[in-house]
This record gives sequence, C-alpha cells and structure tokens, in this order.
Amino acid sequence: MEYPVIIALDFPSGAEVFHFLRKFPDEPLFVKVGMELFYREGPAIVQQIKGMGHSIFLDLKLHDIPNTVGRAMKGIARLGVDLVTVHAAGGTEMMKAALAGLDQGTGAGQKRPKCVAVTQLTSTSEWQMQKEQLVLSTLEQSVYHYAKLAKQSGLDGVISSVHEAPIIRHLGEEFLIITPGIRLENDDVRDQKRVATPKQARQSGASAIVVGRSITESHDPYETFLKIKQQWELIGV
Ligand SMILES: O=c1ccn([C@@H]2O[C@H](COP(=O)(O)O)[C@@H](O)[C@H]2O)c(=O)[nH]1
Repeated sequence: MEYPVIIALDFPSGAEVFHFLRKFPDEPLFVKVGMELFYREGPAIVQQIKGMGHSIFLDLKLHDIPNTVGRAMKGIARLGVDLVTVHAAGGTEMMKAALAGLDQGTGAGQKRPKCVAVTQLTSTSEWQMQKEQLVLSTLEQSVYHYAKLAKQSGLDGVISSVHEAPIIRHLGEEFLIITPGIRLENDDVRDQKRVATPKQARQSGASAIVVGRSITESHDPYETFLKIKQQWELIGV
C-alpha cells in the first residue's frame, strides 16, 4: 500500500465532504475519516467514500478495556477500511486485542486494516504532558516508549509528530510512522503544538503525512494539495 499525503476530512456532514471532493479531479485519494464526520454520518459515509475509489484511514483512536476494543475492531474491519487507530496508552493487552478483533472481522480474501497507535497527540507539548499527565520523561522518551509498546504488541506503526520520527525509525524500516501536525511555512498552527512542513516530514523518515485544515480551508484545496504533495515528494524543493 502506498502512503501518500492523507487528507483529513474534518467536516461536520457528508454533504460538505462531497462538495469538497468535487474540487479534486477524478483520481483516487487517501482520506482520513475522523470522529467529527463518523459520529455524525455513521458507517455509511465510509461506504460512500470507498465507493468513489478512495482509500480510507478511519481515525477513531480507540482507548478502552481490551474486550471492548477487540469487539469494536471486529466491526470496524467489516467496513473494509485501510488504516485504523488506537491509543498506545491503552496498553499492550488492549493493542493485542485490537489486532485480534481486526483479524476476526477481516473476511477471506480481504486485507486486514493496518493498525497504528497514537503515542502523544501532536497537540500536546512537553510542558503539558509533564504537568497534566504527570509523565516525568521528555516528550521524545514518552513517544519512543509508546512506539516500542506498539511494536511489541504487533501493531503496524504509530502516529507521532515529525520531530520524533527519526528515533522511531530505529524500530525498523517497515514500521509505519504517520505524522499529523503538518503546516506549510506561513500557516497558522492553531491547536497543534508539534508541527513541521511536508519537506521536513519526508526528510525525518516519516511514512506518511496527514493534512487537514491547510487543505480543507484553503481557497484552492487542490492547488494546496499539489503543493504539499510536491514538498512531500521532494520535487523541486
Ligand atoms: O496526534 C494526532 C493524531 C491525530 N491527529 C489528526 O490529524 C488531523 C490534523 O488536522 P490539521 O487540521 O492538519 O491540524 C486531525 O484530523 C486530527 O484529528 C492529529 O492532529 N494529531
């Protein structure tokens, strides 16, 4: 599977998603369906977007007891999505249950969705982590610790910021490092704390980038997508 620029479809309704997607030529994209859209539109939105030929990252960030997460993942696998998330803070037992659920829900001849764990959200600063989570290590140590737990649990990779990607890469070339918190040079960072450009992401060894508002709120989303893709592919930069 190719992991290009993943577009976060953070919209409040399916109608707004389809209006947005009409601004793109008829070519397959890799899109992310998150909580806002999924909780409003339900599983039907996944089927509709899949029906348009796009690959889907269903980013529901599951974090619950192992039994609940395992059963939820069984249902999620039946949607035929490509990539899903859990929180590494749920622990190794929960992450293993997530994978077992995905295996159970994946039909014969289908590919199991890849499963990656959120380490520390890109909206979390080191100061916040230490004060609010009472984690006394550095942010990089915490992210790397969670990445190792995800790997031990058999997961396919993690979500982290670009800044931690080089150290996570020590866990292997195949281990996926999906990085949100992506901004072009003069973009407003908004609620994100650990941000980087597409070019920095590629140079840091990230496997893929996730971009939301820089594209969805752009006056020309397709042109911005192409600009980001060009930086990500290190073309002419
Ligand atoms: O640590 C994380 C995990 C997930 N996200 C998601 O990525 C996008 C980023 O949106 P922007 O508008 O580009 O900031 C969003 O859907 C988040 O839920 C993340 O940002 N950080």
